Amino acid sequence: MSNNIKVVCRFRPQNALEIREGGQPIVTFDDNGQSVKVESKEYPGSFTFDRVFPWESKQKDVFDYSISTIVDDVINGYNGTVFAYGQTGSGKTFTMMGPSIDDEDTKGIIPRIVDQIFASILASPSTMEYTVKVSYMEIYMEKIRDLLNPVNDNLPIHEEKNRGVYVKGLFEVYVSSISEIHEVMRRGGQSRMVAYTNMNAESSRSHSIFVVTISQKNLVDGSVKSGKLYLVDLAGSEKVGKTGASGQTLEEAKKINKSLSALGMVINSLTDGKSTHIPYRDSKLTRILQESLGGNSRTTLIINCSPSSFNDAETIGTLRFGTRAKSIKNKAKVNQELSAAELKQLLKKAKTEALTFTQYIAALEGEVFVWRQGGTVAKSDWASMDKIQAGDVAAPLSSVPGHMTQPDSSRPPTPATALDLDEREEFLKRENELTDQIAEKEAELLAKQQVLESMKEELTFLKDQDSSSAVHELNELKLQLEKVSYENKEGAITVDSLREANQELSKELEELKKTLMEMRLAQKDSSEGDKEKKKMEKMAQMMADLDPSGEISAKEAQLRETLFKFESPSGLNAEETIAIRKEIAQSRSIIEQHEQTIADLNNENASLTLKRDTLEMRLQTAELEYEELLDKTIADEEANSSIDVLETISELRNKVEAQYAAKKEQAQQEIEALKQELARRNEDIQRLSSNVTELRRGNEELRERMERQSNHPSSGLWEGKDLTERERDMERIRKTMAQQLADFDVMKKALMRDLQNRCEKVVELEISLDETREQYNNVLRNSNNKAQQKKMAFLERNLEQLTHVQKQLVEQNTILKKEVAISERKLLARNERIHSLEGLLQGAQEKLTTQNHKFETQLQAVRERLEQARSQKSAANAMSLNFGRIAKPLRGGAPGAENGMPTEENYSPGSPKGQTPDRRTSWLGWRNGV
Ligand SMILES: Nc1ncnc2c1ncn2[C@@H]1O[C@H](COP(=O)(O)OP(=O)(O)OP(=O)(O)O)[C@@H](O)[C@H]1O
Repeated sequence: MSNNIKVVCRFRPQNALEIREGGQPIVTFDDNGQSVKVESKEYPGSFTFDRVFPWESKQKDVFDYSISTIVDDVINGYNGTVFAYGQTGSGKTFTMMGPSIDDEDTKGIIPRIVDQIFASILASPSTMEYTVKVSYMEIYMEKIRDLLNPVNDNLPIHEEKNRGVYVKGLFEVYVSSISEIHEVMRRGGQSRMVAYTNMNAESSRSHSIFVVTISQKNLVDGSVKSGKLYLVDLAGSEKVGKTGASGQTLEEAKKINKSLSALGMVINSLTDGKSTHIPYRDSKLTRILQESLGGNSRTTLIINCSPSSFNDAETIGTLRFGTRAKSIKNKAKVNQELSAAELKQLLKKAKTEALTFTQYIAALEGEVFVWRQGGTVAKSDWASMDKIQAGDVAAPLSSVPGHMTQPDSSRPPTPATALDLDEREEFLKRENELTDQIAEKEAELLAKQQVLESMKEELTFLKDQDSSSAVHELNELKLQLEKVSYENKEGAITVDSLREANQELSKELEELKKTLMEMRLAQKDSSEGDKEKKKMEKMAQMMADLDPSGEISAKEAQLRETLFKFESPSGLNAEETIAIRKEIAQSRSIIEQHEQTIADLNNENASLTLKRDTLEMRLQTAELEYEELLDKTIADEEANSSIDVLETISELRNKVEAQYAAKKEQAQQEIEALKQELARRNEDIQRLSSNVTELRRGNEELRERMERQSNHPSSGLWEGKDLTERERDMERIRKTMAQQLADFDVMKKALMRDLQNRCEKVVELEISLDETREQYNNVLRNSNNKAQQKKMAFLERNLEQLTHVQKQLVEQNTILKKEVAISERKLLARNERIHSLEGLLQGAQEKLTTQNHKFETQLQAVRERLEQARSQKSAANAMSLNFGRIAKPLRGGAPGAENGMPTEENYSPGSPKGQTPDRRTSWLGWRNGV
């Protein structure tokens, strides 16, 4: 039984954009609830649908009128489709899903359908067993993406005789409650592709299809029915320009519009009354909705419109689309598998029919035979189906003479129209199936060819690139090598010129040395006099330092005076003489002390002399070293090239400077030590002087006493002695004292000499140091001779530049060598890659050939089978085997495991694999599995 598609129209209120843009509502509704008038200047018109819902309509109203009957149909084994069409933002998603699937007032059609399905299942008798499974997909950019398993984003469409059109590999989830189905909807909704356009910030650029399959089994008679419900939310139908889409969104829009225009074409072909071909295959959308449009489905189309003048063109377009779709006729039938009893019944009926037909044929043949023989048959005896059905069978043919049992070709046609239709349908389906397979194979082949092409291209490119880049690289390397060798030559020339300059420089240095030597000699001579003068001055200075107040000299004079006085004695008494003796003894002890001090001083002097000797030796060694170093420098200067000369000179300078500094420091330290020593000596001498002062005072007193005694000659030292004896004693004392003084004098002189010597040495040392300094400065001055300096600087610069250039060249050489090695390695690697690619290509070609071969064989087999079927059909026609055939209904349920049959993932642990789960299974198991 055919039925038209139900088309309902729903308007939404004006949205903020439309109001902002100054849009006005331009639609008015008829009271009958079926018509709408659009009062647009450009697009005026009235449209009538099964129902028109103004913007204030409730979700429940839309559902109750348009959808609830479809749910009953699906539960009764029909296929059903509800799809929403309209421009972006017109309210398609609002209508299908609603703003919230849990809100009683605002939830859309799909949640209400779910509610009703479960309510109906619960209300049905307990002898009925149901399974509900859902799948959710979207078509985006002409690719089918599984919203419940989004990794599958390009699923193929298949068609099988027993299953009809289906998406291969689409995940199907068994659900047993409303909450489970809601969970699936939420998950799928999250995966939906949403892209921004300025029409609607959350505009969906894809077509979404939610599929609910309900299978039911009558546990009493074993009959099975299944219904499939497609709930489709189409992408916006507006023109690309209006959405402001560009770039990738433009591509999207084109593909989305391709699907929608294919939908329009399908609707046109179905409704124009003359098209023989319906272009379902032009898009994925129309292919999936093949059964919904002009096929086995109860279909409702909801067209969603804006009431605003801002969108009048789109609204008119939508309304026209709805009007066209209204006249599509579907042939919905129950998808049922008959039980054994029902099948037996049908068989029995078919057999009876077959018998009736056989009898009718026989009757007709008998009649024809009579007519052919020229006889006549009374009208009342003419064969008719009614008579045969009534059991009033005409005379058997055997009673007719000359009866031929073979059917005559001229007999009237048998009523085989119904069977032909069935067969046609079957063959069409088979053809579709095969076409699908061919398309799939072709797609595979195309993909492989593309891979092959790309590999070939890559290979060619790599070959070209390799060869061209290798040649290029080699050329570059050659150029660089040439450049390097040229630069090397240049460098060699420069080095030669540098060597020449160096030789010149060496000569000049030689001359300079000579001049230096001469200057030194001259300086030595001229400085001899100065030196003596300096020496004397220094000596004087040092002596002045040693006896700053001239005290020692004064003391000496006094002592001498006393001695003189002592040497010419007057008459002394015995006491005085004893006292004098005592004094003399004291003086002796003092002199002994002084002697000791002098001995100490001598010791110190000896150690100082030792030190001085060491110092002198070191000075000599340093001088020798300096000489050697100078000789060596000269020799090196002569021997070495310019680079070495400069380096050696600078090194030499550094060395000489360092040595000079070290020597100077050492000498200064020693001078310092000597000065300290001298200071100590000074202290000692002062101590000595004070002793001498005391001695003088003692002598003074002694003299006074002696003077007193000379006034009183009876008393004194010489009392009781004769004059000769006294004189002898005096003489002895005088001699002893004179001797002591002479000793002291000698000692003092020796000490002074020693000191003088030391001072001289120190002075010499200082002078030698000054000389060394001067010599060094001379060397420096000479080497810093202006012209020389200039030349040296120039040469140094040259040398520096050359060294730099040489360094660069060496570096470049190294880099080039490295690059050459890398290039070689790259070349080798590329060659290997080319070889492997060639191998791969060959492998791929071989595989492709094998696959092509296989495919050809399969195609051949299919063709043969088709041919066989056709020939069987024609044979059957020829043999006029007119037995009744039963058209097999499409089974909605029990798909293969790979097509959504329960798998380990979508089964609960208790449910055996391969069996249909009961109502309590699956979503939780699937959820856990996923
Ligand atoms: N009948 C209605 N009553 C109130 N608001 C509505 C109605 N229809 C749609 N809307 C509001 O209009 C806006 C756009 O609606 P919706 O998203 O359903 O449009 P759409 O046609 O699905 O757009 P798209 O093609 O981009 O998916 C939403 O904010 C929605 O709430």
